[in-house]
Amino acid sequence: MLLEHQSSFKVLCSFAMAQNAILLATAGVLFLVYVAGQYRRRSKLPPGPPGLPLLGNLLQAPSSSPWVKFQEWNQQYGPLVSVTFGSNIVILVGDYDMAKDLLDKRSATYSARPRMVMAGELMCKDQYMLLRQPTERYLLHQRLESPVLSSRAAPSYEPIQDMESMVLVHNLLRSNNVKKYLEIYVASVAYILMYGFRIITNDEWQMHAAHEVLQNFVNAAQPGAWLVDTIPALQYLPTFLAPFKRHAEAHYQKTTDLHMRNMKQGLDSKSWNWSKDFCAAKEAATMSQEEIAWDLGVLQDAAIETSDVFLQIFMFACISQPDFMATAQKEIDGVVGPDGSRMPGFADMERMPYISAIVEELFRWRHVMPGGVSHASSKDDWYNGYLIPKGATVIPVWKTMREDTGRYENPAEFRPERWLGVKGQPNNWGYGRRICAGRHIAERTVKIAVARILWAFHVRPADGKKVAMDESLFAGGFVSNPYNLDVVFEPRSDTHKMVIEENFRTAEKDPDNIMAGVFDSQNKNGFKMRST
Ligand code: HEM
Repeated sequence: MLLEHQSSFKVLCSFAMAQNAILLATAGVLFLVYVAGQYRRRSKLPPGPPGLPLLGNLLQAPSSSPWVKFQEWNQQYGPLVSVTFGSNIVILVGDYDMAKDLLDKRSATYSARPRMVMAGELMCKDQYMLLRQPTERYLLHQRLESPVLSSRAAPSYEPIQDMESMVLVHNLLRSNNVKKYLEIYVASVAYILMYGFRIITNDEWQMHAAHEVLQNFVNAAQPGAWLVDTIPALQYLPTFLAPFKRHAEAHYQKTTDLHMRNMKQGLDSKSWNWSKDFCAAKEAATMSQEEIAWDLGVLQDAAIETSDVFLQIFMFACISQPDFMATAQKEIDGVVGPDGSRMPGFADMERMPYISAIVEELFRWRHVMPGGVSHASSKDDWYNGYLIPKGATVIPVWKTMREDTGRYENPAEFRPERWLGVKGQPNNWGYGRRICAGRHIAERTVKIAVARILWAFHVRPADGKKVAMDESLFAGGFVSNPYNLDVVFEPRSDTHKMVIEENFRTAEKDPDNIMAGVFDSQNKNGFKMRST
């Protein structure tokens, strides 16, 4: 009996073992098929540097100024390069036409953004427009924002940029603290539009709070800053095991508080502004107040940081390769008169092609985001025989494109003449459905400031020595500004000085009155606003 049991037990065991062996063998075969499949897919990717197992090229790309390495890879492997960072496949596009083919012409495939679990999903609860995935909700927010950002609306805001750029040159007459006054300039334009009030000292509580939350956000967005970006499932741990969730929540609350208080001030102000317009829009009907406030707050971030850095780069060009300034001043004097008795304004812009060429060359010489802005593919795609897999991050490497010696003679030289009578670059503002929503406004903000600074001053390096362009002088983050700007502003004549003082004294600086004028001009031009 015992023997009988033992033998049937043995049969059962050997049956179970055989079953396990079959299961194991099947799993092994499936794994091999998977690995082979992955290998075959990988072999169809664009070329790129060899990497380590599992880590890929992670250890080869620095998190600071990664565009330097990206450019090296483009130069070594060609305009289309693939690298892997952990499990993430990244395609580096270093050619204008290829970037246009993919990100503009196939925009439907490349409008997604790479996932940012900590910065985008947890800290901003998916409300950061730049990071939103292209869902119906994203399109609704785009429809909410686009009327006030459109090419039709942008000219109506010129009185704000006119007043604030005049205040900027007045400030620079008194102080060489150019970083402070550029920030005040661009911030004030944005705050008037969105909330109806000015930024005057940079010591306003809103500016302090905005700096704090932006810094926190930027830190979190650094690759590798938080483990949850590599292992998204960690977000489902209870908070006591995942303290990063507390940090994320605190950021969200602080940012929401700032945006809500700003929006309230906008709603309470006398004249029309974007807070009022957004809240009255039909698109806002299904949105919470917080959601609308976040849209405004993100627009304000997007507007200030970028335009500020753009103008800082302009200042850097002035002290690095100053020869262009004389040509610009000759053009300006030819339009407004050589005696300095009139400041250039928006009405003069069409007759100042060299000023436009300076703006274009700034975008080429040193883009605000030299490493480009990442898109992501939402399905497998084929381009020039290469596979760009679903979920890959696609980065237009602007540094590579803009320093292409096949296209630009001496790309290191700041030479606005390149753009006289020539069509500008195709992608200063990004691509396809994700193109910069504020470009019509931003272009005016930077152009009038460039024209007026050059009309008003000889801009010189403080120690009299030209500063050579060098990567180490620029910040290595997403938006890359020069660290130091030791600049001296020397008025071009006593008349220039007097005109700046006089314009400052007599200018209308009350934001309510200026916005009432904006409202009237929009009405006159048949532009339908959504609130009064
Ligand atoms: C010189 C100043 C500026 C520069 C260089 C700039 C550049 C850019 C770039 C390169 C992008 C990404 C495009 C892409 O992903 O392909 C972008 C996105 C964006 N910009 Fe700007 N920008 C500037 C000013 C502004 C201003 C003034 C506003 C608003 C008033 C604004 C609002 C936005 C928004 C909302 C997005 C996100 C679009 C989306 O993902 O759907 N920007 N900008």
